Amino acid sequence: MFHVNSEVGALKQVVLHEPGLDLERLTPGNKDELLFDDVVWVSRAREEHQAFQQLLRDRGVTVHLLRDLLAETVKGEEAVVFVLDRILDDRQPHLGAALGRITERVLTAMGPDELATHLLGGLNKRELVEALGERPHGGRSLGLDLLADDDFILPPLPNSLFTRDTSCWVYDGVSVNPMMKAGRKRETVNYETIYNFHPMFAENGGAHRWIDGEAMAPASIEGGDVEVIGNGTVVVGLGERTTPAGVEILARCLFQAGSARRVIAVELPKARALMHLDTVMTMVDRDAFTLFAGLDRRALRSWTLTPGTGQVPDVTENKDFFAEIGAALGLDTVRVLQTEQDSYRSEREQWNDGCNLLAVAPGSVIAYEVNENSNRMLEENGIEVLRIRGDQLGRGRGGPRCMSCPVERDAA
Ligand SMILES: NC(=O)NCCC[C@H](N)C(=O)O
Repeated sequence: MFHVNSEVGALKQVVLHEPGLDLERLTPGNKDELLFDDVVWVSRAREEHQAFQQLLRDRGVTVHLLRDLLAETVKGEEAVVFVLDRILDDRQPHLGAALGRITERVLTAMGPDELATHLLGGLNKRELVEALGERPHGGRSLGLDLLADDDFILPPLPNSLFTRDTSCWVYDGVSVNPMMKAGRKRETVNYETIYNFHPMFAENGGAHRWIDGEAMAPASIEGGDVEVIGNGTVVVGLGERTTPAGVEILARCLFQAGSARRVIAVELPKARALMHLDTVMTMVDRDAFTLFAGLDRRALRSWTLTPGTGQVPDVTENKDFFAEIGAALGLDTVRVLQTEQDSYRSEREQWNDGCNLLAVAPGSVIAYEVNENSNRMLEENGIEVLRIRGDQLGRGRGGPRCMSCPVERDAA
């Protein structure tokens, strides 16, 4: 049932995360570590997100919310044991075995909704102590004694907003991604739990698991770097977040199953503003891609991986990245849409996710309204642009593509 056969074919089902407790705990003091550029006006962010959800529903897309999926998943005891086992690792420096066991007792006693909220939004000492109440909790813990009331036992996961990155569907399987940055690693466990135990996925026996979460670390791969362009081809960005090992593992699994024939890896500058491939390039039509004007399309280094013999894919360096994409798609030419604008404007619009577009159908994309120039350029090239507000949502440096994990999409 679940499959993603392209970047631009009709979008049928998607996983999104509506801002919640996770974003309410973002402060000037923790925002850098948590990969945000500013704190967020959460109620407005929620409104912006609800408008995004509604636009998708109006276009016939079924929207699944991450918190609901997680709450439904942790109704099952096995799922609770699985997730707590992984997040309450006694070796975590601030935790230790004693606090780990106390936290386990508190979280196990919660109902599924409350547990899902804290798995996403984190848990601080005050909440733990309140939940313990008068109940005996099996002695003192060094970890607990050393924490201040507002210190986190489980830090919040505000980047859960960017559902694209932590798991991504590639043809007939899903990659549950080991993440590069410490502030996002626990997100992976939430997805492993959902994909292992939620009835909607667990009963979907046919889907492959290309990459199986943290077990693959320290190799890392993030969904913002993975674009399923169709015709048995996947394009992967190699930049700040995705490593050569991550690309090779994904390619090997796809080739072994016969689900893809070719993976094109493209080198990206290692910079925060360009952290994923989809911050500089997204597919907007069967033959068209946007590309950040600050990148020279001819200078992009890329390699094509094809099935080799044994475990190791064959790797060939390409002369021209977009020519290789065109050949893979069976097209004579590929349209590379770059905004003609001065460098100030192009950098400002890229920073605000002007290249980060979510296609709902070929030639029809969702974009942040703030990127006036980029959006106008797309329309001049025949692309329908469905504008959403993202003043608050964009503060974590992610746009409509980053905020969506398609689980069902047709071929283009
Ligand atoms: N695909 C994307 O580019 N996702 C945006 C991720 C932003 C998030 N604050 C991060 O740094 O990981």
